[in-house]
Amino acid sequence: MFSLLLGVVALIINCYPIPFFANVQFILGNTLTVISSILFGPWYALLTSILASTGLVIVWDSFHVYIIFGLEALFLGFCRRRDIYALYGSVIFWLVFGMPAFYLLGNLFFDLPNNHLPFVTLKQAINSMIYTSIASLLVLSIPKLWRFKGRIKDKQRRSLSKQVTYFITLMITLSLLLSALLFNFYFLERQQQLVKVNQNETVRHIAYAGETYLENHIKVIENAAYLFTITNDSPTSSQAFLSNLHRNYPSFISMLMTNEKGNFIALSPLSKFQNPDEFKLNNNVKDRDYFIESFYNLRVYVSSVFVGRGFGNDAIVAMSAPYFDKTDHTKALGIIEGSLDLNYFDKIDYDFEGMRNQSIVLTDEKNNIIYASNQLNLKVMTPFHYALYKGRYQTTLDLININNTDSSTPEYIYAKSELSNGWKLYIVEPFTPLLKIAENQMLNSFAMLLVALLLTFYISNKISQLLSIPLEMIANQFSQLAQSSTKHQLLDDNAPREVYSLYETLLASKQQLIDHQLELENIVAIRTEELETANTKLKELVDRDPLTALYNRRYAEHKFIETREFCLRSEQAITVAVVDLDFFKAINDTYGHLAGDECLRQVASVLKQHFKRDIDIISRYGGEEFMLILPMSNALNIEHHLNEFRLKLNQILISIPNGSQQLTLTCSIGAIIANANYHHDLDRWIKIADDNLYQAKAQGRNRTILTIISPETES
Ligand SMILES: Nc1nc2c(ncn2[C@@H]2O[C@H](COP(=O)(O)OP(=O)(O)OP(=O)(O)O)[C@@H](O)[C@H]2O)c(=O)[nH]1
Repeated sequence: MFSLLLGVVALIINCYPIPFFANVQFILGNTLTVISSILFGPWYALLTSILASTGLVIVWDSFHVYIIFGLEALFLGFCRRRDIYALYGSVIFWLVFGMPAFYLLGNLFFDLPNNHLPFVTLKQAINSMIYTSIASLLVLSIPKLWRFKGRIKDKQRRSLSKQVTYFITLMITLSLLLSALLFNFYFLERQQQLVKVNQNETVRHIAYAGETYLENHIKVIENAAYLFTITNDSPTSSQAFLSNLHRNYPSFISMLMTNEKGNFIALSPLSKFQNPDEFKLNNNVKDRDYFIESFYNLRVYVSSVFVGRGFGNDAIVAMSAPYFDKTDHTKALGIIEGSLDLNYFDKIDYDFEGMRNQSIVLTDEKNNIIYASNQLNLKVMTPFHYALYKGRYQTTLDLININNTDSSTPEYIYAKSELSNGWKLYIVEPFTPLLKIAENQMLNSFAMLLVALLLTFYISNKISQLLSIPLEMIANQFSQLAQSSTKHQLLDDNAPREVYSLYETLLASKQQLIDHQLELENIVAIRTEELETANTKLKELVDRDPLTALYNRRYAEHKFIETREFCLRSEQAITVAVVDLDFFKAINDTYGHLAGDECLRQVASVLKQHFKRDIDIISRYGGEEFMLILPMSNALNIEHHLNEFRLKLNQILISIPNGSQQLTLTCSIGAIIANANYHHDLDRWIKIADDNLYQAKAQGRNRTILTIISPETES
């Protein structure tokens, strides 16, 4: 939808191309086609381009624009999809496809001189650079455009270096192109002004020279008639007078004098006549305009231009004046006539023709050509046909076509002046050389521009690297959090101050970060250690009985599995014994619970002293009951060992807390010794030990009853 809108605006803009010089125009509507290709890719760009080209078709009336600009839009759109910047895409397009295609189409369809076509083609490429640069700059500088919904996203994030290079290249391209165009425009304006001034001066000078030439010669005839009037002695002196006069004024092709009847009395040059006397007798001019006008109307007469008879095919004018009786200046006696050679203009023409490439056309009051420079190939005394040029070429000069009045290409620049006698003088010079100057001028400046652009690209790339390389190095270095090596090796002196200060700041932050990290690691290590200690303590607390600090029943049961596994491997025997204090209730009742507790602690202490192997598991089984798990026991002496404990306990005197009495304790022990493979379930072992304990109690207490389970018994 947006590309459609862009297309409509482009159509309107393209209806008004910017005139530059001659048939060179610049179009800006295609800027929107490029924007469409950058934002939405090839197909939308094609849509915009079709609309934009329609604007051009309206103005230029040539349908080829659909092909050229359509292809351009597609190409730029596909470049966009491959992350190629529009300006680079445009340069590639015009070099590879655009210019050859434009030239080909131009050759086939354009109404242009062939030698002008390369220039128009190049102009089109330059035009494209301009609108592509404008479009790219617009997209870059109007955030609303590059945030446009649905626009094509870059496939890869572009590097800073590429972005900066492109931005600078764009700006320089645009400013160079515009300044080159402006420079050329003003240069051409000046050039046209010079041509105009020069032509106007020339036409004025030649018109003045022509008028003077005519007036001088009229004066010559007038003066000669007067002189002859006052000096006329005899009819025979007239020939000498005329020959003398003609010698002094050779611009007259021929001169003659007549009497009152129109008969010749003198002729010049006599060399032209084989028999002058006979000619004089046989010829008469009384019917000629110049005789009638001068003799009868008594005035100086200048004829229209005509081609002289008998004196070649040159255009001439006849100038005549009457001469009078010496004593009566109202009585005409005859006329003096001179036929003025108009080839005089040829001499003037010759003087400046080589220098200025200018030609002259002189017409009489009836628009017949009196004189035309040779290179124009125009016939003297034929009507001067020409058409004022009203075609499309943009120029401040006045243009005419002489050879092909219907051509859309102008032929000549001209200036015109009218002489006082109604003659018209035209100065014409071909238009093509001026066009050539314009072309050369533009070609030269664009060649320079191309060099400047390449340099710009190179320099902007270097400039952007000045920023991007150190930044990239910094990024690389800081990507690893390890302690940095030496900062001075990383950035050289060319790195910009801002980047260097950023680097130093980052370096300081990184150091702080590392210090902080070390500090944290230390704290964590300490905390972990404390936690581990606390954990161990907690575990101890969980596994132990708080009163006696012996293992508790849960721990003993759990440890039994592990112990049994171990003994299984070496086929060792395990003793499980339950130790129960005798008449403990009575102690509690008699001496109090604190005394009972003290007794329990003392029992635990004796147990630990007596069963002192690391592998022995001594636990408080409940109340005043203790359970012993004694791995790797020997069936031969375990009963003795248990009894030893029983006797040792009995020998201990336990002091009552806060009391002066001391008491002794006895205990009963029920036990079982069996090979580890006897049973995996501890309860089975305890059951037998408990049964034995029960019997020991029943048999009077303070004794040990042991069951030895041998492999035979088991089976
Ligand atoms: N002070 C103290 N007494 C306890 C503790 N645990 C259990 N007892 C007491 O131990 C006594 C055990 O009594 P009985 O089971 O009757 O056994 P006995 O009095 O020792 O008699 P026999 O075992 O038959 O010799 C009970 O009165 C319990 O209250 C303890 O942690 N501290």
